[in-house]
Amino acid sequence: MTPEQAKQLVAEAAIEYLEWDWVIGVGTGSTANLFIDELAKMKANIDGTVASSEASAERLRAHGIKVYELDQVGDLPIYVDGADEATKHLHLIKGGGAALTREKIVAAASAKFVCIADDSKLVDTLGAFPLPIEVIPMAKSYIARQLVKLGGNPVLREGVTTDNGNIIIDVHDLNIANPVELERQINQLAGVVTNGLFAQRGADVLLLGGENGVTKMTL
Ligand SMILES: O=C(CO)[C@H](O)[C@H](O)COP(=O)(O)O
Repeated sequence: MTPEQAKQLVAEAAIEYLEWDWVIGVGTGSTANLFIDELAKMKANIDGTVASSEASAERLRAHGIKVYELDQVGDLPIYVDGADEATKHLHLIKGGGAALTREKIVAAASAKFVCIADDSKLVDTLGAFPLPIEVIPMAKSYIARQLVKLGGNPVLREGVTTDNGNIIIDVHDLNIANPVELERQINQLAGVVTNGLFAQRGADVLLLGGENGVTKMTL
């Protein structure tokens, strides 16, 4: 089975979590895109969506699916999104698509976060995937120095500006023994908008696609 086929399996499985007339929080990336395509098949049954990126909003609108601003709808019943890495504790690294801040906001505003991924994303310890951090541009060098003090190797993601007008620093070689604490520590640095650790608020359900179909993980 290819990773694409595994992603398709979980995109379809996530549809089972939706209920009639809901406004759905929708993530960003190739797996979220497959979920959007599945959502299009049942768009008459939902009220609309809140998107975690301009790219997802565009894809949703292209399917004729209504996209609300988060402020228009308040809290959401569900958020569906992919991840770059996930653990059995349902801690995640996200932000490979540079949408981490809006993803974290929509996840925070949602009662349930259903994370969908192919099973290659499941790891014992987070950190092989460089940790994305959204940073206010003027803080770039300051933040880079602080990240080196934390044991990381920060690399500017060249040519990328987030939907919020900021830059992304990817941090390699971090020791992420305690994801909740590291998420808190990095978010306290002046100039950090947010980092791609979803640990304090991880996923509530993790659906992994692979050779044996869909595996569901919860805490
Ligand atoms: O966090 C994200 C975007 O910011 C994505 O969810 C993450 O990068 C996974 O992407 P894909 O589904 O393409 O593997």
